[in-house]
Amino acid sequence: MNVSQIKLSYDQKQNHLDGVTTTIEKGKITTIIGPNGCGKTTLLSVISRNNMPQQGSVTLEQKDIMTYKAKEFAKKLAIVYQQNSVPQDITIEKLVAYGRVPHQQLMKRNVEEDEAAVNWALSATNLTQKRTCKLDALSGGERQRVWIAMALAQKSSILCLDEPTTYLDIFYQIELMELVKKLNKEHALTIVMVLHDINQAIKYSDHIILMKDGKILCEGAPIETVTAERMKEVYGVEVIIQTHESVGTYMIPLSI
Ligand SMILES: Nc1ncnc2c1ncn2[C@@H]1O[C@H](COP(=O)(O)OP(=O)(O)OP(=O)(O)O)[C@@H](O)[C@H]1O
Repeated sequence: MNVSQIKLSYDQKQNHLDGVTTTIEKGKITTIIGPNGCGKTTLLSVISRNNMPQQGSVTLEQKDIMTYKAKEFAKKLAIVYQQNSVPQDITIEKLVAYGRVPHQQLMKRNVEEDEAAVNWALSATNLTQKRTCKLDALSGGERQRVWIAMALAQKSSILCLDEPTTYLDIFYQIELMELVKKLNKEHALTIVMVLHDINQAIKYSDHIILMKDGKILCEGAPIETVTAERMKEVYGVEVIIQTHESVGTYMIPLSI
């Protein structure tokens, strides 16, 4: 996916995305990081066609994403938002089955294919045992997996996640990041996500995009992108970055 010279302004005064150009590599985990309000979610919304930029383009498989029909695009890319609202009394399997809508035509439905996709999505997210439960009977971590399962049932090759670990305790955060890694490694999904936790970004990403004020400040492999100087410049925080042979590279925030 090629993102080229994107400019987007919500108010016609300030560019909330200001000339953003990058390439999202197929089969890799790309994470967008940066301070509050720098444009991370806006960039994700442009990539996922939920916001139309005033300038620039995004191409996928050599085609401008705006030229895809809605259902066609949904088969290529699925997005999980930070907050989702649905009636609580719907069963998990019914909810996940909504992910199949892009594959269904008015008079023609492949029931077996739909069932297989839902079963796969439930199993990949470890929700098979919970399929007949209602959403309100699930924990926060399980609910987040339901949204991912719904996106997986879409059977798209790109999965976008907006701050997937927000509101989760540390156990469910790790569980979710491990799920993301598994989906990437075992099912060859291209992942594009927004994270606030820099250590999670370092640990789980192939590629990090560091944003500031609507621009990409730098991007690359985690250890090349997350440096003490840049964390000071972007977040205004003094940090130490260390590498331990069994833990890998990690960051310790010290002071502001
Ligand atoms: N729908 C909107 N209408 C007007 N302004 C918006 C809208 N959405 C976002 N903005 C503004 O655009 C800027 C970028 O917002 P965005 O949500 O992309 O940032 P972010 O980096 O994801 O922030 P956060 O880390 O706080 O989620 C912010 O200044 C925000 O107030």
